[in-house]
Amino acid sequence: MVTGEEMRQIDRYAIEEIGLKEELLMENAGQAFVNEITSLLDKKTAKIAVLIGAGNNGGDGFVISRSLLEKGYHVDVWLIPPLEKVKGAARYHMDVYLKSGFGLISYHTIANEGFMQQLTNYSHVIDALLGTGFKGTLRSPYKEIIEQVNKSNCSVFTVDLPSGITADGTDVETLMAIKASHTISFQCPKLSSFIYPPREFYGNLSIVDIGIPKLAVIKVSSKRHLWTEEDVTRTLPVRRPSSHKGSHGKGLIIAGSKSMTGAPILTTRACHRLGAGLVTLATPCSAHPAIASQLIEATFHLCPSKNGEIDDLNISNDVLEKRYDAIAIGPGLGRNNNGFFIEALIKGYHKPLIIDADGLYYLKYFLPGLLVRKQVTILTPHLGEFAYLTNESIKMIEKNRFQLSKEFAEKYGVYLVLKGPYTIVTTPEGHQFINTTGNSSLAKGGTGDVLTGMVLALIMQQKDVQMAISNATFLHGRAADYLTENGWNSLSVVASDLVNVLPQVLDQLQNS
Ligand SMILES: NC(=O)C1=CN([C@@H]2O[C@H](COP(=O)(O)OP(=O)(O)OC[C@H]3O[C@@H](n4cnc5c(N)ncnc54)[C@H](OP(=O)(O)O)[C@@H]3O)[C@@H](O)[C@H]2O)[C@@H](O)CC1
Ligand SMILES: Nc1ncnc2c1ncn2[C@@H]1O[C@H](COP(=O)(O)OP(=O)(O)O)[C@@H](O)[C@H]1O
Ligand SMILES: [K+]
Repeated sequence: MVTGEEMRQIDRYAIEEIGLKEELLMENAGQAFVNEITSLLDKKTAKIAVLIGAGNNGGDGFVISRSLLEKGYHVDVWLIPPLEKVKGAARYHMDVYLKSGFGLISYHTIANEGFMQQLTNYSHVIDALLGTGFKGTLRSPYKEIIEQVNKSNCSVFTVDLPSGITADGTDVETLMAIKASHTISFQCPKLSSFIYPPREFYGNLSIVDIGIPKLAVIKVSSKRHLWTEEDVTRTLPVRRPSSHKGSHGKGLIIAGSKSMTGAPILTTRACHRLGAGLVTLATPCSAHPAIASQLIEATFHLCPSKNGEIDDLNISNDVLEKRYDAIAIGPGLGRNNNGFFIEALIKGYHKPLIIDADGLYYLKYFLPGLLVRKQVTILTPHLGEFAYLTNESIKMIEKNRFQLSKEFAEKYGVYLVLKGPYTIVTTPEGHQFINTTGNSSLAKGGTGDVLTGMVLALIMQQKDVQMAISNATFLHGRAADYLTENGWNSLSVVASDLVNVLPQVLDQLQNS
């Protein structure tokens, strides 16, 4: 997953160091694009306008136009800049296109009025206006053209990325871009396809291979990766026939309060459902009766209660360490007490620690403790919690999710799970793994509590912490996808549904 600059470096390496010709990569890009879209076009009825800009994105547009015309599609090619502005590999492909006997309409000579009139004749637009070279805000005439296309009824296929969107997803506030129904991106997904609101302009996204050697991508290692289904099936823990409950982890969940009894239930159930051997819930004694009636499999550690919340854990770090392999703290904890026990855990519990929800609220006061902590720490904030932890605005975080979460994880030496659509898991070394499962049915109270239980379950069952977290995040989103694909309306999915369908989701994965 790359920024615009990283993509340029990859292209440059492939061209200058490996010796692939730019014209060849452009030919591959155009042909790969055509292969991807022809099944979506009816040759008899589709009337296609290819809009071509001055750069290499426009060059791809010439290859696409030539290929579609050779195959017998109805295509009009609109060259937006004056002919002489087209240079380099794009020029080469423009010449090949023209010498193949095909013509073009010069927007430059017809101007916007003519373009507007003709746009109504087309069923499809192929947007080869601007690609990774776009910067700043849209200039004339691209701005007017894009406005017209967005107002039209045409389906838009975009080349590499929607014109008007930067590859890095910056300039979110001034966003004005072509609204695509499909985007076909070349070789590597661009960062902005995983950031909202730019993602909304992409429509359906496909990534196609254009023949850039893997070495070029490795050389420009971006430290950002998608965590795919293949990764999950390759790395999910397998239960040995000889195993016993102790082999699958003894976990402690510190959660719940008198006014939030659901959160600890969801976390504990999710932890059990994902294979944890033994799960104990530490909860205030005032909330215990309501919670215990809903949890048959768990054991309990009752804590003194103040204001309906845990006042003290009433157990030493030594004992915690002997009894439990990992701890998750936070769901439904409340914010009325002082949270000092979180500081004690950060400093004195020398095993993996997950901090979520209200635990993160308290953590803000104890952040320096993370700088000295040597053991695995996992934080699972949503955007609002991360904004609170970093003193940034939510807008700022949204715009710079990748950069800010990387800085934070590296600074404090933690695994940071920045939740939301396309949850990012960042390791203390700054490697980022992006989750693509899940949908807006998850935007509902309690779903984060489920994730925390799932993360706890998997970090106790597999050694590699990033894999465990990414797998939990993938399965959590997949549970939501399973529900909406199997008859649940996305409005009515609730957090406990996710826990209930985990067996089917796991089954589907293990038998795929
Ligand atoms: N390199 C390779 O090997 C391969 C690259 N490939 C393809 O190349 C694409 C990248 O091509 P690229 O770098 O030429 O840039 P591109 O996006 O076409 O735009 C440049 C033009 O946009 C203009 N422009 C900029 N900002 C603007 C604004 N705000 N408003 C208006 N105009 C603006 C800018 O004008 P200027 O600022 O220079 O005056 C210039 O004319 C990439 O996305 C992929 O599709 C594939 O073929 C595979 C092989
Ligand atoms: N629109 C969305 N698309 C995909 N996943 C989402 C979306 N909205 C929320 N989620 C996921 O749902 C979960 C919500 O967590 P959180 O906000 O902590 O909920 P809560 O604290 O109420 O349990 C996270 O895992 C997040 O990634
Ligand atoms: K484009």
